[in-house]
Amino acid sequence: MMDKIKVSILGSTGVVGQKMLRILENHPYIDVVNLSASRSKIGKKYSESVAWVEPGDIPERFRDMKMVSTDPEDHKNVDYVLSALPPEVAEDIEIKLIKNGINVISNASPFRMAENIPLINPELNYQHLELLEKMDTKFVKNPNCTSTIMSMPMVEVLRHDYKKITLSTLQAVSGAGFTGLSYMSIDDNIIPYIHGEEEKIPAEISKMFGFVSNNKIINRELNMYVTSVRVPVKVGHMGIMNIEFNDDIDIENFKNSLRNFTPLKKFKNLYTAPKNPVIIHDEENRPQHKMDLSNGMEIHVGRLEYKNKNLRMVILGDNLVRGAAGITVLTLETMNEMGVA
Ligand SMILES: N[C@@H](CC=O)C(=O)O
Repeated sequence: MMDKIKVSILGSTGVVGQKMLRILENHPYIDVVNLSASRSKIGKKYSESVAWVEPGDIPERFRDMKMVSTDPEDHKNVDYVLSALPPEVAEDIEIKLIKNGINVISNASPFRMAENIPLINPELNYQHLELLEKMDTKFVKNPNCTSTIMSMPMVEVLRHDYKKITLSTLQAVSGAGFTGLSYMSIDDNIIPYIHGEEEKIPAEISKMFGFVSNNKIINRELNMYVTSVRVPVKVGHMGIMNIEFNDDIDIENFKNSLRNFTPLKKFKNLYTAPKNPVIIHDEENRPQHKMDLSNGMEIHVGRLEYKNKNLRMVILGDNLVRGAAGITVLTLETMNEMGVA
């Protein structure tokens, strides 16, 4: 039996932190040994520190765990820190951990675009994890939730010669975090702007589809334009993507390639990897939040329509699971399988 990978969860009381605990509750080889959040919670039991919003009860084994600080001394006993910290505090805390030799996989935005730090959506670019072989202390980033979800079907788009990609995203309230948006501002309303999102999405996707050269990632140039709005659903980011191709494509081949896209199949112990990361729907009323988010790691794609070298598709994914907590865990599992953890 292999030794378990010991982890700390930073930001464990937020929506993403709670989701990580749900995913790791019965994980066969990742063991959560420390929980931390803001200073005011140090020494308290987890159950007294959290405003629990995740469906179901707080997992029994975490209820009485005593909260620790984010300081490196409190994380010397783990193999990895998984960070679900808010961006305002993540930068300083994560750098301090790295400087003290503590490996970090982080969901927070600072350093996502650094050329020597892998930005991983495992099915798309697990190969970038080779950069870790040269790092004494490992530092890995997850993309923003929307970049993670929308990039998945782009794997097939980018195999063709295209002129322009236009994406409109309809993003759930949970993407703004537990205290991000008041009920009064989003109830019966759509907010036509999400700060920073429209720049982040194409930039991060261009990094994910980049290549490694001389220990850094060279981004792939993209001609992509994004509009992002906040809509009143709790979970699930939807995107409407239009692609103008230079040459004709075969739409049935396009769909089949996505259906058969299973690049992680060769790794046997990926507990959180879905069998098929992209699910293609032919029904005109799919994908839908109410029908398609039960396995949070899959990306659902429907309404594919191809005419005159133009393709339209509607994309849906769970922003908290695939977009944040689940991708962090899948990245660690993949690193472990590749022998770079
Ligand atoms: N920036 C996203 C959250 C995902 O990382 C959002 O605001 O929905």
